[in-house]
Amino acid sequence: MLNLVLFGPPGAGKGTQSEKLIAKYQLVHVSTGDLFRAHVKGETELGKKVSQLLADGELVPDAITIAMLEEEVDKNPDAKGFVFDGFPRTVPQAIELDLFLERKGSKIAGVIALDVDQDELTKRIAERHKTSGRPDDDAEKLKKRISEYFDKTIHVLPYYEEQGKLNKVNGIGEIETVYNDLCAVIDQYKV
Ligand SMILES: Nc1ncnc2c1ncn2[C@@H]1O[C@H](COP(=O)(O)OP(=O)(O)O)[C@@H](O)[C@H]1O
Repeated sequence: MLNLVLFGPPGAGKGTQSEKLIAKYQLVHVSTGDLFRAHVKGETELGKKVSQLLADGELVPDAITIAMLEEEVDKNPDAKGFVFDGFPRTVPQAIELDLFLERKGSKIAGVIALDVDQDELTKRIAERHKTSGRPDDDAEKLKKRISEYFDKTIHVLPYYEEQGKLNKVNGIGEIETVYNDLCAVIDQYKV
């Protein structure tokens, strides 16, 4: 299995690049943000629990997020691998993901961090807000999401760096250029 983590702050382009990568490598895209939004839209029990947290730009508790992620992976027993997008966002999530994959005789092949500076992120999300319909894309909620990223999520990087699994790719530039850079890194995982 080829399991990848696409890592980066809000607005880094994880969703866009994940879609392209799953097509090329025939992987399954698991975006915890998309899954939570689908639960909110479908008004499921889980959706009701998390809708306020999402709207406020706060992280959902680890136990809930991990359970949902594992369920999604288990729904795809024939997958050639997964692109994890927006997960793990905390060190406990990263540890649980390793243990979960280990139980399946699998592992993370590599983690690619999309590098995008703060000014560019703010610009991109302001642009996206015009069409996304996402309540967490406005200026105040965005601030909260960025602070969650720097408080909690950034610590996931050294976790993977210690395992020798971390790669960085410049996330600024044409979508195709970023994509080609990602593919170059992923092709190294395959050999
Ligand atoms: N791994 C996670 N742990 C906790 N909360 C999460 C996780 N993934 C998504 N969420 C929730 O969903 C929201 C949107 O996530 P996502 O679509 O990945 O955001 P972005 O577009 O900012 O990368 C987050 O602000 C958070 O409330």
